[in-house]
Amino acid sequence: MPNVMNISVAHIRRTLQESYSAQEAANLSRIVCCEILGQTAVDYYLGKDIILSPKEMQDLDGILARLHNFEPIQYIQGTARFLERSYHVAPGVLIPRPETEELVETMLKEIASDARVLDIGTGSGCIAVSLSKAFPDAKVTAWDISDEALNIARRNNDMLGGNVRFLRQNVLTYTPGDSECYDVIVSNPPYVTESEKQTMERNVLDWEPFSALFVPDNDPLLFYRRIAELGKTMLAPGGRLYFEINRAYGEATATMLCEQGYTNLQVLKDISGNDRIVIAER
Ligand SMILES: C[S@@+](CC[C@H](N)C(=O)[O-])C[C@H]1O[C@@H](n2cnc3c(N)ncnc32)[C@H](O)[C@@H]1O
Repeated sequence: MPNVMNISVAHIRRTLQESYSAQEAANLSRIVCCEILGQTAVDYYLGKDIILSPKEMQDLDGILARLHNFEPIQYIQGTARFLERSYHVAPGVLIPRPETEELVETMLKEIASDARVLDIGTGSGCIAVSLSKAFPDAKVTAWDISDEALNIARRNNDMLGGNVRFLRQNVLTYTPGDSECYDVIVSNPPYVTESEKQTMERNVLDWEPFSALFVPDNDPLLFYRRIAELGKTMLAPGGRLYFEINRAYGEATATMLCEQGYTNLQVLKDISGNDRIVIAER
């Protein structure tokens, strides 16, 4: 074979260790070798060399340069896994997180299969599409303020065969119509406070959309309060709110919802033991 080059797994891992911890470099090199370059898992763990054409070598250099620039691997691959499905992602949209999978798993156990559901701040569409796929009789509507996110969410819905209606809406300024009624409103809105920026990794801060992440320090419950207000007219009696929250604000979110007249409050912890999900009934 003319002009082929041998590249070792150890070389890729060593290169990545210039920018990442040993553990992160190992994870990333496995993804690069197995998922991008097509090496089998057995060959990867045996440390076998990968044979690349000059073009493939050039592509690999490009990928490693992007990783050194802390671009998330999901943006490089163009996909992220969420509850066993692959979603298209790009820098205009938040990469779905495992905590959000826990939120959807909770909902899958609790909501009626023909529920009218509104997902506020749908991003990649991961929550809305998962619910629509699990419950074909549900009527799922999803809002986002970002056209870029909505385009990606629509593409995911089409690609995965969901049946979600997507609308561009700003939840902070939205005025509900008389006939609008949902059984469930779910939201994973922006909830990271500005002061938490200092604790965040570069792959999030430099790459993921600020409008998907941050709320002002002086109003961390901004989105939850607004959605709760809307819920008082848009939720059917007995209808439920499902929120993913900043772990620091479980009690504050529950108190705010109580003050707004919601009942049966639950604050659930995620797999790491942090307050992460709040559920309330109208
Ligand atoms: C934390 S992301 C969640 C994305 C997705 N639901 C998920 O769980 O991966 C928050 C989303 O809310 C959207 N958003 C921000 N401000 C909004 C607003 N005022 N009205 C509607 N959506 C908004 C962002 O564009 C972003 O897609």
